[in-house]
Amino acid sequence: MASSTSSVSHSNQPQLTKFKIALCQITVSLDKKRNIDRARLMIKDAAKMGAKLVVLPEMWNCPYANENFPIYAEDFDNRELSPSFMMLSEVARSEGVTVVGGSIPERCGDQLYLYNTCCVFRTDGNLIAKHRKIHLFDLTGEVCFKESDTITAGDGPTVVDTDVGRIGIGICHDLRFPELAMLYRDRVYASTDLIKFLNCSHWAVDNQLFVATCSPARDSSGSYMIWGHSTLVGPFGEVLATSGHEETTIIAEIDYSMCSLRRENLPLEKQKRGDIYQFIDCTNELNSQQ
Ligand SMILES: O=C(O)CCC(=O)C(=O)O
Repeated sequence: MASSTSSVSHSNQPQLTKFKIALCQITVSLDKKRNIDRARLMIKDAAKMGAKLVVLPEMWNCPYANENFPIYAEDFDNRELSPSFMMLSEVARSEGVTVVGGSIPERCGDQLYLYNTCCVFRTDGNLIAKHRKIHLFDLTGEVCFKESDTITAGDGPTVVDTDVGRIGIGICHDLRFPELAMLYRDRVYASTDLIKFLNCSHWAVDNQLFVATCSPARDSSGSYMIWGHSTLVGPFGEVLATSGHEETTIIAEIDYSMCSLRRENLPLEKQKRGDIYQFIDCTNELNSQQ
């Protein structure tokens, strides 16, 4: 798939409206092969437990650090040299599950650019969407980190139609921005994550949708503390499932009829006042009244 951004693909399968989702909170080590083997096993186990949609975390094949990204990066156009990509495609097909493949560093052909990229695979193993992290994590203060030192930002949101419905994709810092959640309103919002924060509940309740966030297991030895606590939130802001910080797989149920019910009971789309959400400068009017 050439494009880095919005992608909608149509499957021939009837879409499921009630299904199990798995959030694989994997421990990421320095050993890339071990990470790939571990992710494969966790996806297979999740499928055995009945999951139809499996989500992996941000940078699951590579400890999250600028110096690692170029070393662990893969070129998806050169599949023999892309073991993480190939594993995800194979396991999606062998297990018949939709895989939101977390993210891995992507090297783009001969170019020097690296992206933080999430690949989505259909149940036949085909790649159906590729989301490149839009909002890079540049942070100063007590903790300093500059993702933009090595990673280039993607240039658009990603929405993909799968056997388990329409999914909007975000990668970690993407989740801070409400504009994305609003765009993904008619969908499940799946975010691969390093840090779980309250936004997922806000976006779920504000937009009446399911928000799933998947983090790696905590690693306090790394330069940047990973938080864990992968979570699924329902359209009423209810936490449907969450984890601690250790390696684990969360299995929970998504039922789209809950979105319809919430939207029927509380029709925010109809109630919102798009006509008035702007400041009007009344200075002249007030001055003339004095
Ligand atoms: O936005 C945050 O608080 C965390 C973001 C982050 O860790 C990331 O984007 O990798």
